[in-house]
Amino acid sequence: MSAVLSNALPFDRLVDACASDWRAYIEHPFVRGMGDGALPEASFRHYLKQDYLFLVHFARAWGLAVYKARSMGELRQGLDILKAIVDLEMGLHISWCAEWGVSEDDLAMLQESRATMAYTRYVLDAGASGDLLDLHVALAPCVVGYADVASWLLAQPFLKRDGNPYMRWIDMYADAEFQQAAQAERDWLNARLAGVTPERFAQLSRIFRDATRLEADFWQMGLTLAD
Ligand SMILES: Cc1ncc(C[n+]2csc(CCO)c2C)c(N)n1
Repeated sequence: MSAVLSNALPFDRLVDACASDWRAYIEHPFVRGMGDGALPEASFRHYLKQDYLFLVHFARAWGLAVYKARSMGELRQGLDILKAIVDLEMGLHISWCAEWGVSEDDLAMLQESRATMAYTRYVLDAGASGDLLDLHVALAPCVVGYADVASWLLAQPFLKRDGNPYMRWIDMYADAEFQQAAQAERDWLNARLAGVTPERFAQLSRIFRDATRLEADFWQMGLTLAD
C-alpha cells in the first residue's frame, strides 16, 4: 500500500491523505441530489446566491496569486485566470442566477453565510501567510473538485438526464474545456509538489484537507439553507 502511495502522483497523494474527506465532498448529498434531480430548488438557489459571493473572493484569491508570483509565467497564469473569472465567469453566473429567479438586485443585497466566509477567508489566509504553492493547494479542491464531481455524477446509475433541472450544471463542469482546466491545475501541482520535503508535503496536505472539508460545508450550507 505504501509503495503504491509513494509511486502515485503528488496530487493523488494529497487526495489519498484525506480520502474520506474528499469522498464526503465529491459524493455529498447535495451532489447526489443534483444527479437524481431530487435536490430542492430552494437549496440550489441558496447555493447559487452564495456562490456569487464565493466567486468574488475567489477572484481576489487569483489577484493574490498575481501578487505572490515570482516569475513572468506565474504572473501571467494568475492574471489570465483572474481575467477569466471577472470577464466571463461572473457574467455567466449572473445570467445563471437570473434563470433561477435571482436578480442582480438580490445579489447586491446578499448577506454572506458563515460557510462562505469560512471557506473564502481560509483560502485567502493560506495564500497571504504562505507562498504561491500554499495558495494553489488551498484552491485545488475548488478547481479540481468540481471536475471530479461532474465526472463522478456522469458515471452513476442514479443519474437522471431527462427533465433534470440540474443537468446543465453537471454538463457545464463535465465539458472538455473545464476538464482540461482542472487537468492543467493538477499538472501544475504535480510539477511543484514533486520536489518538496515530507515535512512540507504534510503541511500542504493539511491545507488541502481543510479546504476540502470547507467545500463539503459549502454543499451542506446549500442543503440546509444555513445563513
Ligand atoms: C464553492 C465553489 N467551489 C468551486 C466552484 C467551482 N469554480 C468556481 S471558479 C472556478 C475556476 C474557474 O475559474 C471553479 C472551478 C464553485 N463555483 N463554487
